[in-house]
Amino acid sequence: MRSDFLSLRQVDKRFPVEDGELHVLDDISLNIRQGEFISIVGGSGCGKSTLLRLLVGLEQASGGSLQLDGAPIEGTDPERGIVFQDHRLYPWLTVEDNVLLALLNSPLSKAERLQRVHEHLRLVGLEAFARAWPAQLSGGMSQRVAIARGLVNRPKILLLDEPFGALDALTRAQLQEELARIWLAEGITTVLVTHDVDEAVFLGDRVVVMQPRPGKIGRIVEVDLPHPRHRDHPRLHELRSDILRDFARH
Ligand SMILES: Nc1ncnc2c1ncn2[C@@H]1O[C@H](COP(=O)(O)OP(=O)(O)OP(=O)(O)O)[C@@H](O)[C@H]1O
Repeated sequence: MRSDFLSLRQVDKRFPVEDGELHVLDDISLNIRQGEFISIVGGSGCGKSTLLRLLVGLEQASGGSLQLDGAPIEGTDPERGIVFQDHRLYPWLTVEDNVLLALLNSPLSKAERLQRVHEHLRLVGLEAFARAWPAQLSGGMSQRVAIARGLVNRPKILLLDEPFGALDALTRAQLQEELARIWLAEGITTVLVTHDVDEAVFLGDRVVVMQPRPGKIGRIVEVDLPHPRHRDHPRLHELRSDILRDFARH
C-alpha cells in the first residue's frame, strides 16, 4: 500500500482580485495513504473548498504539485469521484439515469453499465428507488444517490465537499454511519471537507486542521481508533475538544 498515493507538495493558490491577488492556500504539503480517510476541517474561508477543487481538477494550483497514484492531477477525471453539498441530481432523469449518466464515457456495454448502477444503488440502500424521480426523494436519499454516482466509475479517490451540510442532524448522523460502512466495504481513499468537527473525527483516520489567511495546515490529528467506530467513544470527544480549542485560537 502506497503511503503517498495522493500527494500534495507545497501547494499554493492565489486568485486575482481587483486590487491585486488573494492568497488562499499557502505551502500545503500532505501525503495520503491508499485507502485512508482524511477529513479536512477549518473555519469559514480558510480554503477548504479551494483545496478540494484543486483535487477535483476544477482549479489549477498557482504553485506546487498535486499527484494521484504517481500522475499529476490535471482537469477533471472519472478516476476522481465527487460529492458536493448540493446533490445536483437532474430532476428530469430517474435515480437510475442520474447515476447512469456518470458512466456516459465508459467503455462498458449498456447492460454492464446498468448492472454497475444497480450494484451501487444497492450499496447505498436505494435499489428499490431506481425508477423514482429526484423530487420523490428526501434530502438524505438524494445525497445517497449522489454518493452512488460518485462511486459508480470505481474511482481511485472519493472527494466530498460538505456532503451532509444541508441535512438535518438525525439524517446527517445516519449518512455518516452509511459513509463509514461504504468506505470500509470499498476501501476507497477518501477526502472529506467539513465544518463539523464531530463528523471529521468520527470518520477520519486523520484530521487536517486548517488555519486561515492564507489557508495553511495548522496541524494533523491522528484519530487512533479502529473502524467501525462508536460515536460516543470518549476518545472522539477528547479529540473534538482538542481541535475546537485550536479553532478558538484563530
Ligand atoms: N474563484 C475565486 N476568486 C476569488 N476568490 C475566491 C475564489 N474562490 C474562492 N475564493 C476566496 O478564497 C477564500 C477561501 O474560500 P473557500 O471557499 O476555499 O474557503 P472554505 O474554507 O471552503 O470556506 P467555507 O467553509 O465558508 O466554505 C475565500 O476568501 C473566498 O472568497
